[in-house]
Amino acid sequence: MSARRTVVTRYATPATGGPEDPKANPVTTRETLPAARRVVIKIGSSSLTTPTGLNTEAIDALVDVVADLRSRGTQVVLVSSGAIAAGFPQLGLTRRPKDTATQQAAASVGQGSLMAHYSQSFARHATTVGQVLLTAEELMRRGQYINAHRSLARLLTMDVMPIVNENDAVATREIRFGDNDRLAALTANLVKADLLVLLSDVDALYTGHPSLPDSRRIATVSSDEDLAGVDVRTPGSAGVGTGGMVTKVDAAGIAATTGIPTLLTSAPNAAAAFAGEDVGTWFEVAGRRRSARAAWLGLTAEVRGRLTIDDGAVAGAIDRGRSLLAAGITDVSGQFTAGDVVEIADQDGRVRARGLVQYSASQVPRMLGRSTAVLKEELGAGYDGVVVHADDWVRLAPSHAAYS
Ligand SMILES: Nc1ncnc2c1ncn2[C@@H]1O[C@H](COP(=O)(O)OP(=O)(O)O)[C@@H](O)[C@H]1O
Ligand SMILES: N[C@@H](CCC(=O)OP(=O)(O)O)C(=O)O
Repeated sequence: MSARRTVVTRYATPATGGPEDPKANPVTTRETLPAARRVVIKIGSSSLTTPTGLNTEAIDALVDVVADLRSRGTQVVLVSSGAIAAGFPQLGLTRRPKDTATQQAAASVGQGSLMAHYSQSFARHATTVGQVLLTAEELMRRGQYINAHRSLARLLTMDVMPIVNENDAVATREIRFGDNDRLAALTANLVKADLLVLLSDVDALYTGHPSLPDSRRIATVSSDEDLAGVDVRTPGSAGVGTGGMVTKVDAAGIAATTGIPTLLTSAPNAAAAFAGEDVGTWFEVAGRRRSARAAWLGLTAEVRGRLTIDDGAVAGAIDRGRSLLAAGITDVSGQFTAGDVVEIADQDGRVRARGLVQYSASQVPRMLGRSTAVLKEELGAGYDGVVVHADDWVRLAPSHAAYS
């Protein structure tokens, strides 16, 4: 496993939800976890497979826990890894192959076996399963994001059990999520879940690798300080998982910024976790629940360009939540059309916000530094609008160092 980390951006826009808000998340502590109305559960390859293929006993045990939750009225979306590892034995492989094409082949073989077993296992509970394979691209473009949302929402209203994975058979290195922990966090936001549960082969986050004698379980993570000095970089499960602990901590960070708490524990602990027992690691939310659109803009959207703004625009627009006018823009780069997402940077190059731009990359350069009145006079009525409307941008705070 590489020591790569996902950059987690925090953003600050008017949030929805709060203690007095009916849309507020009922899950605020480990004890309130049984109140979750909608949960995204992610399970890793190491918990679902053995060197000889699928671990059908483990899958059945997970399915029983999910079925129990569903029978109590909790909606569940399962994000299941395991396609690539499940394909190994059938292709004569013992470790995750390095090249993309062989991984794609393994996933193509393994995803079918995985779903076949889920289908059979959920049938014991008279439950129909639906497969949803996503690529990063799908969640980056607004239209496709809404499509994915619509599909999952429909499955849930039809009482089908959605099982999500990355579309590994076609995803290339450039357009991959790369790890299902992040996919699970983004899915939790996509379906507005109350809770994200990450099930791994380890029962909690530890202060160091769990095999080390002085490593201690971390019961709760309330802020970045709780992660200072925590070593998450030592690789995990022999060649099957991809993320390790780094991506789990990052995923919990993403969920936290969208107002969704995360519980990290092992698959055998799942039932105890859903009963609100003191197992695993509980990651508290970093703020109030955000609108899904704001979270999409801040975390998922594909950025097509950059607008650099002067200090007056930082103070007048970004700091005060106002629309961005051409007069405050000093530079523009990238290839974008009206409606694309651009980042908004200050004179020091710090990205301060992300928003939907109202003009294309060929139009904005002609507008730079000009007042609305001058734009209207020189370029015509179509050029007197705001460049990024106040409703269409989210503020970003500096990336947080979630771990050492
Ligand atoms: N600080 C830590 N606390 C717990 N586990 C850690 C830590 N650092 C590294 N790990 C490793 O991360 C592994 C979990 O990651 P991974 O094998 O990718 O799981 P999954 O397949 O569930 O995604 C653990 O089994 C453990 O070996
Ligand atoms: N999508 C891939 C799994 C990627 C992944 O993140 O694996 P893991 O670290 O085991 O959760 C698969 O199904 O094999």
